[in-house]
Amino acid sequence: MFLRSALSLWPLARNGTRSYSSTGVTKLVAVTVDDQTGIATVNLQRPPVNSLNLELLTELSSSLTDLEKNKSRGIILKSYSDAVFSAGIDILEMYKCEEERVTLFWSALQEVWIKLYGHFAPTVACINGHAPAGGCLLALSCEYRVMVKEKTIGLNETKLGIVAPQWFIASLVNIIGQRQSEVALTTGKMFTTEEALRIGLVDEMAENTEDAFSKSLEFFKKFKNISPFARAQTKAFIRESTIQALVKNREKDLKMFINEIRKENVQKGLGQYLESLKKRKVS
Ligand SMILES: CCCC/C=C/CC(=O)SCCNC(=O)CCNC(=O)[C@H](O)C(C)(C)COP(=O)(O)OP(=O)(O)OC[C@H]1O[C@@H](n2cnc3c(N)ncnc32)[C@H](O)[C@@H]1OP(=O)(O)O
Repeated sequence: MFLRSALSLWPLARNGTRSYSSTGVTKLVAVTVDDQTGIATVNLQRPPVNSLNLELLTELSSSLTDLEKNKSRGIILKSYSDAVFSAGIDILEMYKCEEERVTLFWSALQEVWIKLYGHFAPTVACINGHAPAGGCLLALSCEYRVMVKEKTIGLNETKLGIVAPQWFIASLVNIIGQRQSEVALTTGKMFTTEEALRIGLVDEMAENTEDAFSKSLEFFKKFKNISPFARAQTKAFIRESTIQALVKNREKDLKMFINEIRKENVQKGLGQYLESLKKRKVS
């Protein structure tokens, strides 16, 4: 009953689902909530590659707040595109950037991670495309990962000459362990879906987006006979120390990020990386 009345706050979209956008207009993040199950699909839709800029992160952050307020039964995070889940941070947010903007940008990324990593309801990343760096971070923040075959995922920061922050690292270590993380991070390894499945970086492999989505839905059935409160509180206890490590150090983390990206060699590297992306194509 409570869920029904909470969900009645969502504007009706089409039969059985409710659509929501924080601004009233569907933009970079589209949320639909299934009326029967209460499960929300959060679709990232910033063409061409869902790179994470300030605007996308701000929308995602406010969508997560709304889902928390509306007591969603669960979240499936996916991409509008079958090619790329998210290309990670938009390099243009780090390359030749203004201090004011970069401060807002990094704070928004911190906020999204804190909200998604700590979301009370079950969360699934339906990884229906490549997920490098910040894209991988979003997937790592969820509780369960279903990934379409023949895609790639990983924290490749060292390949760009940058150092992944502690909370990126902790998100990976908590899933694949210290040894595997050290090797992956120091080499900037991008795993194929098959490799990621083998080391537990993803939980299931899917044939295509539709298959990944239906496997994502299956995950929620695991909690059919579990008290939502007991589930949520257990998740909070398990994740608390990882979240608090950032919450208590947000300012310091922001300063470290700004110092890191301002370095001359980092700016040069980012410029070259942008150029190389323009020349290269991955299918
Ligand atoms: C203390 C510092 C910590 C900072 C932490 C940083 C974490 C990060 O997230 S850094 C970003 C790392 N991201 C990457 O390395 C991914 C780079 N992109 C790719 O590998 C590929 O684009 C892809 C595999 C995701 C998709 O390949 P596909 O062939 O489908 O598309 P492309 O032709 O490569 O790209 C289309 C278009 O988009 C531009 N682009 C791609 N990624 C980014 C990006 N991260 N930021 C900005 N722009 C990006 C690419 O240049 C193409 O642009 P044009 O169409 O203009 O050529």
